[in-house]
Amino acid sequence: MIVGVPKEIKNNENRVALTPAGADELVERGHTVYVQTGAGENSGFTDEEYKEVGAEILATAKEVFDIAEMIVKVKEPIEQEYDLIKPNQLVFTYFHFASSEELTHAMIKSNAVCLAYETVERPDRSLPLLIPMSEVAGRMSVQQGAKYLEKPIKGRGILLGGVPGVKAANVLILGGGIVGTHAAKMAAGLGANVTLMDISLPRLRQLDDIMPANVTTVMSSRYNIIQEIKQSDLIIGAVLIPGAKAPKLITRDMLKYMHAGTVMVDVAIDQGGCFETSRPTTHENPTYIIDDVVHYCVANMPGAVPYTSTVALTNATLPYVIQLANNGWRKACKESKDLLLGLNVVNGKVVYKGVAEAWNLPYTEVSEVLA
Ligand SMILES: NC(=O)C1=CN([C@@H]2O[C@H](COP(=O)(O)OP(=O)(O)OC[C@H]3O[C@@H](n4cnc5c(N)ncnc54)[C@H](O)[C@@H]3O)[C@@H](O)[C@H]2O)C=CC1
Ligand SMILES: CC(=O)C(=O)O
Ligand SMILES: [Mg+2]
Repeated sequence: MIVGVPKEIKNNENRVALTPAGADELVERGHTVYVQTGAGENSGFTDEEYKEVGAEILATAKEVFDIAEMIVKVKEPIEQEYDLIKPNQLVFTYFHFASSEELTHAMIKSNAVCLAYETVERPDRSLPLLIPMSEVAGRMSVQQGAKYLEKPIKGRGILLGGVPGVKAANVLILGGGIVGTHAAKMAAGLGANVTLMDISLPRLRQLDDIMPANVTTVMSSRYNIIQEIKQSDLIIGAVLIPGAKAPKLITRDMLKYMHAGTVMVDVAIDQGGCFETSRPTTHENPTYIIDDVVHYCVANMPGAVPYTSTVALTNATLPYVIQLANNGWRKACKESKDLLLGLNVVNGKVVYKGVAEAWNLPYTEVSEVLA
């Protein structure tokens, strides 16, 4: 198969979808790999390194999209890329359709095959292509939160761990999945008082077992959230209903309960955000303030630490990229239930229920497009 890797163009998106090691694995199996010049540069990979393993370098994104049967990307296509995508082309990347009606319609119109990293799912219901980036974003959310709590950038002016004789900060984490677990470990390690909320009691039991003593687990409910936010310094939004819009757990009217300078990091922003007042921001301009509460809502947090994120992401995606390249998407999806669940929009049809529901669009059973 002809595989194309364009350079990412989202704001401060420094990751690349395939490393030279990944290109090597594909070439070794007889596939042709085209990489846009400079695509790996910000992750530390030169054009020369791709060439050494037999990949070919192309000058522009258009050339890559024109020639490739499968495009492997990191972030969802953005407007300049919509028209580059061809009918029947397989596009394997994060899409997060439930957070963008415009993207959903653009991909329906493209007639391409959109296989979304974030909904590829293992039989145990884990999300293998989201996990590595959730690990990164979870850890980063505490770093970012700590930074924006500083007074000169409008935070409360509190150190997460306090110092001897002074209380540590209170950190509230909504959602005890991958992002939430990694955020809790980091915040606890810095010495903060951490409250971790989830709606799953089995999950809370498990977390209670593995977390250090300065992490308390609490059932997530509107009432409990209101009690907590009155004393929170940093709030991290980390909930997920796979493929669907995130539930709004903190509404606009709840901001009045918070201290001025509280920081809210909405990691779930890529699924629309779990705070009513969240709107996507960029690494260039990551925060804004509403009612004295600092909001950080960057939708591609891992893009800022590409040396870690590119390798973590491609470790997880490569086995699936190989299956798709070896077998084509239809056969690969028939043989792998994991990949089948990644199909979101195929040849103009929405085949993922959460996406159809998010935008009130007709839903087509995925079996219909596999035939
Ligand atoms: N902004 C960014 O750069 C990035 C964003 N993400 C996003 O972070 C979000 C979380 O991802 P993961 O941790 O991997 O998901 P996960 O599926 O591992 O965890 C989500 C957790 O939320 C819980 N939950 C659902 N509804 C809840 C509620 N009402 N209250 C409390 N908990 C609730 C679930 O029980 C589950 O434990 C996703 O939207 C993901 O796309 C992930 C990586 C990067
Ligand atoms: C998960 C995601 O949206 C990201 O890594 O950018
Ligand atoms: Mg207030």
